[in-house]
Amino acid sequence: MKKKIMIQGTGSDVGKSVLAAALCRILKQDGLRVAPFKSQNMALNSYVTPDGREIGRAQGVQAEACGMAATVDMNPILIKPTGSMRSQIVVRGKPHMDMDASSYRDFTRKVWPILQESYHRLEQQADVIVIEGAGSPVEINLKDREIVNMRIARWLQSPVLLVGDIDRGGLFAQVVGTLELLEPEERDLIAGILINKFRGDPSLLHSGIRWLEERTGKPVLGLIPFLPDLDLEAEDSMSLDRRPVLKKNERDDRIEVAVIRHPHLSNFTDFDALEKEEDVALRYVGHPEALGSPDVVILPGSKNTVEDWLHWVRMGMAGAIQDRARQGGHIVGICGGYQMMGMELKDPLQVESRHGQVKGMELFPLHTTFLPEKRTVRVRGVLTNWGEEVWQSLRQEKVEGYEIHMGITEPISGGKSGGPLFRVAADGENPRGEGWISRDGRRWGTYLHGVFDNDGFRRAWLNQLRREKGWAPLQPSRSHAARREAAFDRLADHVRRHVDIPRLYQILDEKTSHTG
Ligand SMILES: NC(=O)CC[C@H](N)C(=O)O
Repeated sequence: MKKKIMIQGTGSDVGKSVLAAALCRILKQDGLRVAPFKSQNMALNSYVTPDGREIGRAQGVQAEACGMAATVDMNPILIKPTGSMRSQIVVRGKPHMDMDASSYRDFTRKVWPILQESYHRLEQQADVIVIEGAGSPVEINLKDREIVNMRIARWLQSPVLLVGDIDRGGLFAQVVGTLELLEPEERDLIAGILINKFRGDPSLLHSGIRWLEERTGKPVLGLIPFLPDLDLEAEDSMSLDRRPVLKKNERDDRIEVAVIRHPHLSNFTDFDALEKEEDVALRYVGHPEALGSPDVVILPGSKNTVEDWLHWVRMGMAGAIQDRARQGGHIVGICGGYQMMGMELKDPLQVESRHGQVKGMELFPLHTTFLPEKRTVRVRGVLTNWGEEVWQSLRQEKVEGYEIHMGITEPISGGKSGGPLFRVAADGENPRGEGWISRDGRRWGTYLHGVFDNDGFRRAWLNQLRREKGWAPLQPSRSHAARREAAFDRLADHVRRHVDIPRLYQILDEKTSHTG
């Protein structure tokens, strides 16, 4: 058996994914081949692997930390909540079926061999596997059907690091309570405790740490200070709430961007690169009163386009955005948001919602039909001739992105005003028109997630907005990819400074030799 270490938490959002990414990068820096694994992820932020499979965003990011191409084995089961207690279950990167929570219980029995197979395949490619758990391992009511925490640790006899979040308070109770509720064999697998997101003076915590070690018999292997401004996406939308609203060193010439916060918002990581630009002031907006008069309104992706759109119609947000469009504001739609911008949303088979047909925002002469087949693919492309005509200064810009959707968007026959924005293709496909752009270039939409991660495209588009406002263009900032690499290294340095890494290596060695 290969070496492995598992990270479990006392609850959600204690920092498991980020710490797993940190360990991935540390082990890679030390010359090991590392791979991440999380048997089951529940998230609406997903990632498309180079071979066109959908996995949780966090494992995609961890694979990057490992310097490895992401594969579906890193996260074989992905649960995407679609609303009203139902979820789309993605198995090995493709949608398997929609399910409610009670049928999922039986399903977990069936998928166990799939998880095992994926893990074994990963082992062939790596020296160490960094495994992540989910939520808390002691949700007593769910324990008999869980397949992501102690069930995995027991199967692999993997050492586990238990992470607690001291920032929200109650750390001692979280850790002691979690250990208390574990079965003795499970407790034996806990090799140490990590205290995460610490913001205070460490000297004040010494007595607490000693107490915790005595009380639990487990070593505290790290007290990790809160790391501000980490340029890496966390896993779930909970962390959107904690985003800092203002940037340091604010400039006056900033383009105001409002991202509409759909109830089923998916892939909000699409806007990270944009948010980091020094001339962008980006905020997430959940109420029409908070919309204001931004330069750009972005409608992001949604797991449930129709329900989210109807929500905005009811709330008055749809009208507020249409007003912005009439006043000449820029309106941009990504994936589900792009679908909303068309004339109609049709769901004859009720793939996403109970509504057969709904009117859209009517900004584009397009209609979208939701079909059972999901497209998950990475594509590359350029602007169409029409796109270049509208956006002359973006000529020759190349774009790359990934598509994750069930909907198919087509022009309405006889419709005019605007035309396809990009010509894209996946490997081995013929290029096709994709997305839409209006004649004045102020309204555009695309299926491409990650479109703003394209450094040249992002800067050229922003510069065009700057020109409109009479501001001088800016030079491209550091590339998104370089920024991410630097962020992984910064994270790894931080964790090395505050976690007993030599002890961690001992744990990896001991536990491996014991279990053979
Ligand atoms: N990623 C998305 O925004 C998906 C949009 C829509 N729910 C679809 O599947 O077509």
